[in-house]
Order: sequence, then C-alpha cells, then structure tokens
Amino acid sequence: MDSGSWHIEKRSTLRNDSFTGEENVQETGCLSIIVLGASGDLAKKKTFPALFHLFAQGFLQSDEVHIFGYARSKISDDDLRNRIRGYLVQGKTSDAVQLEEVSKFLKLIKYVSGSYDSAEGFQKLDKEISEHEVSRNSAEGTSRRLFYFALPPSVYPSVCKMIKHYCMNKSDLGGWTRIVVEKPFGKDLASAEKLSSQIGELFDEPQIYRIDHYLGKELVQNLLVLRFANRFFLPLWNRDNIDNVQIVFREDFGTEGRGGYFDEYGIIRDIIQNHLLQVLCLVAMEKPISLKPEHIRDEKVKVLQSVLPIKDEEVVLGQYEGYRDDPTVPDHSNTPTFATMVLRIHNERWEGVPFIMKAGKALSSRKAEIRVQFKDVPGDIFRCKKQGRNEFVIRLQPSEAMYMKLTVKKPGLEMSTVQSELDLSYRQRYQGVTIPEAYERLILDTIRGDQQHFVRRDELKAAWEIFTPLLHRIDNGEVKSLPYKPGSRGPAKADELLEKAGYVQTHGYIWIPPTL
Ligand SMILES: NC(=O)C1=CN([C@@H]2O[C@H](COP(=O)(O)OP(=O)(O)OC[C@H]3O[C@@H](n4cnc5c(N)ncnc54)[C@H](OP(=O)(O)O)[C@@H]3O)[C@@H](O)[C@H]2O)C=CC1
Ligand SMILES: O=C1O[C@H](COP(=O)(O)O)[C@@H](O)[C@H](O)[C@H]1O
Repeated sequence: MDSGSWHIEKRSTLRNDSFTGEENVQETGCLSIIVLGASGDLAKKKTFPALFHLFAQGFLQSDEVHIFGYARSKISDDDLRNRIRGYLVQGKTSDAVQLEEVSKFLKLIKYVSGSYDSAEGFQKLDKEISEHEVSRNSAEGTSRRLFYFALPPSVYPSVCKMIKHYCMNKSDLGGWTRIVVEKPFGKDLASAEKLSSQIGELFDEPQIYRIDHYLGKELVQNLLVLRFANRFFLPLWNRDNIDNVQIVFREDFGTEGRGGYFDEYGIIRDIIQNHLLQVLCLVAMEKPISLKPEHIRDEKVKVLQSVLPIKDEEVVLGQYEGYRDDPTVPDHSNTPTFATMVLRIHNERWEGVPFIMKAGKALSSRKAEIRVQFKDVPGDIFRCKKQGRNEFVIRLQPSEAMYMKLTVKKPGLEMSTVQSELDLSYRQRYQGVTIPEAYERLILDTIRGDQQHFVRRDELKAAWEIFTPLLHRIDNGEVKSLPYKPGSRGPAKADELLEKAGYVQTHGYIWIPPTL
C-alpha cells in the first residue's frame, strides 16, 4: 500500500488490536439498531448520518441490518426518512451512485411511535424487531440488538426498564443486547451514581456503552500510539521536561437554540468534565499493560484518582454578553459559557505540572487542541528563551495536525535563531483521505463489542469526584462568571491565570496550516 494512502478496511478484515478475544462475542447475524429519540437533533445530525456512512462503506450489510427509529412523535416511516435524508450527505449531491446508496439505506429504516415509559410502545417495538429477525431467518442466538439513546437523560431509567422487560434479545445462546448512552451522565457525583445504579441494576457493564464522542476523534485516537509507539516521547513525557499542558476547546458560536439545556449544565459539565478530561487521561496516563479495553481504562481511572481538588483561585469563569437574551435562559443566570482552570495531578510523573483546561463558547475562533509546553533549555547559549519554548501541539480540529515548535538557525549569513516547526498536517500528508466522523467509529465499536473508547462506570465516578465540589460552589453562586464580549478570547483574567500557571507565550509566532 502506498504510504500516503489510507483505506477503511472492509468488514471481512474488521478486528482491531484491542479486541478482547472473548469467545462468545457475536459479530455476525441479524443486527437491529434502534435509535431512541429518533425525532431529535442528535439523531438527525449525528446518529443516522454515522449509520449511513457505515452502511455506504460496507460495515452494515443490507441483508443483516435493520434500523428502527423510536420516539413519541406521531410520524410515519417516510416522515422520518425525509427528515434525515438531507443530513446523510454533505451539501447537495447529484451523484447517482450516492443517491442510490441513500435510498437503499433509507429503506432499511422503520419508525415506531410510543412513549418512553409505557409497555405498549416497547411491546410494539419488540414485535417489529422480532419480525425483522424472523424475516432474516436469524438462527437462534444470532440476533443482535443495539439500542442508541439519543434522548434526554431524564428518561434513561424508564427506557432501560422498558427494554429490559420487553425488548431484550430472545436467545440465551449468543447474540447480544447493548445500550449506548449519551452524555450528560448526571449533573454531579450523586446524580451520576444514582443513574449508574439504576442502569446497572438492569444491564451489566459490558452491555453499557457510555459514549463520549471526543474519544472517536482521529487525533484523540492517535494519542496512545504517539505516546507509546515513539521513542522520542518516552523519556520527555514527564515533570522533568514538561512545564505545562493546555487542553483547549473553543467555539466561535454561542448556545444557539440550546440555551435551555445549556443553562442547566454550563460549560464545565458540557465540555470539560467529559471531553477535555478524557483527553487529559490519554495525555497523562501511564502505559497500559496492553491495548485491552480494561487495561486502558484501569490506567485512566488511576490518573483521575490522582487529580487534586481544584482551587477557586485557579479557576476563571465567564459568560458571554447576550447569552441571557435567549428566552429559555433565566435573567440572572450565573451559568458559565467559558471556563479556565488548573488541574494538578499528584503522582511521580506529573507533580508540579499544571494541566490547564480551557473551554468556551462564542469566542474568536473554533478549535480544539492539546499544547504541551516544554521547560526552558538550561544553560542556553543562544538566548533562545527570547524565541520561545519548545511546544508540541496536537490540533484535534479543525485542520487536524501535530506540530512541534522549535528553535532553528535563521536561514542566511547571520548566526541568529528563529522559531519554526516540524509540521504533520493531515490534509497535506494524507491527501484524498477522508477522516471518519467520531460517531461513525464509535458506533462501529459498539457493534464489534470494543469498549476501549467508552467510559467505564468507575471512570465516570472519578471524573465527577473532581468537579462536583467546584460545580456546587458555582451553582450556589459562590464563584461568579465574568462577562466577556462574544468574538473575544474570553475574560482577560483567564490569560492572567495561564501566565501565573507558567505558560509562556511566543509573541509574533503563529502556526498557519499549510495549504496544498
Ligand atoms: N444535539 C447534540 O448535538 C448533542 C446531544 N447530546 C446528547 O444526546 C441526547 C439527545 O440530544 P438531542 O437530540 O439534542 O435532544 P432533543 O432535545 O432533540 O431530544 C431528542 C428526542 O427526545 C424526545 N424528548 C425531548 N425532550 C423530552 C422530554 N423532556 N421527555 C421525553 N422525551 C423528550 C423528543 O422526541 P419525541 O418528543 O418525539 O419523543 C426529541 O425529539 C441528550 O442526552 C444530549 O445531551 C450529546 C452531544 C451533542
Ligand atoms: O458535546 C458537545 O460537543 C459539541 C462540540 O463537538 P465538536 O465535535 O463539534 O467539537 C458542543 O458544541 C456541544 O455544546 C456539546 O454538548
């Protein structure tokens, strides 16, 4: 294979290094995917398009799979198909092959209407699924049922009960029933633990896939490879060499119609407690014994349990001006739409290294990145300090890339130094390659039974333990959100905190993603 090309493997070779090797995992046979909350935003924007892309690439076979949408709305099969059609391919397409794929995919979808807490709807759903299984001549033990919760978490407990009572896979001989649950998993430690217990009474941990879509992003998936397959990084990745780490999420738009949901949660629950913390785990964890999901998740839990309580003086909160204009947001809301905070990991590798988490909406740009800043060179004869420190930056989005900022001799006759970079920009290096959507990969993992990129119950608990005290102080109004202008960098105090934590900015240096 050409080193510059990169293919998605067809399902015959589908199996990855992290596969657990369990004997009884059923990977073929009749597959029913049930999207609960099919009438909603996530379902149309993410879940159905991800299923379509898997179908178009041959990972879902039309002779095996059937997709069911379930929600309360009284709509027909065709209504649902028409709602999602426009989201399956980007932009308008007149490509006959693509249109044919879309129409084949839509034919696999059936809609069932019912409530989330009544037997009737779920009995009807079970009947439809069973009919599909019979029509596919599914042998005993080969029917697989995947329930995707594209629903508000408030209905998770009742939906779990309904599935458990009425919709489980009928055979004891193999096959399986799995559930995929979306964040937010609770609002604090107590509510998350309650939700986990409610679900845990009905389903075993291997049946529960707590999805965090950041774990499906290409460069997040690359983190373990980078750290543990490259000799470069092994000796450098510690407190002796690294001064500080920033994990950053910025969006250049506000809450846009989701103000009601957002105001209950805020940026810490929406982004930092889950997406950014998962990234921190992969940056900071020790090397797992193997790539088996449990080995990886064991190491993630250890890092989370080593995080010290967050200090109020190492937190800056912000709320963009105009946020409260949304009629669904209370007039006196203190909910942060921006937060910067320092997390400190109390272990041998990271003692003294600040992990600066930053997330904000309605800022000047949209990007997510990890920025590892190295310490100054000791006994520097070039006075490079003026040029700036070495940094290793992993750009998660947009323009996926990793680049290393370093000091080099300025080309020319003079002996002077300049800040430059070693740049691996994906668009340039892997031309013509489509990077799969996070949801696409993660749904594929749920079908394969690979939980490596999903959050385990003890991991979730440890994550909430870190943030719950601070969140309660914010909810009680003890920590205030500072106003900031939409389209800005956020409150100026956040930059001051960054500097106090030890980050040294290289003035005059901007990385520009290369163009072809
Ligand atoms: N939208 C997004 O971009 C993201 C969403 N998520 C999470 O995914 C899940 C679904 O999100 P999203 O699709 O935006 O949510 P929606 O608000 O669109 O809800 C999905 C469906 O659930 C039903 N529903 C809505 N509110 C209630 C309620 N109070 N009680 C019972 N049923 C209700 C509605 O269907 P009907 O009335 O027809 O039954 C609705 O179509 C949530 O947990 C969300 O936090 C996570 C990441 C991103
Ligand atoms: O989970 C969420 O993520 C999106 C950002 O996702 P991305 O893949 O586009 O970075 C965020 O807009 C939303 O508020 C949050 O709920």
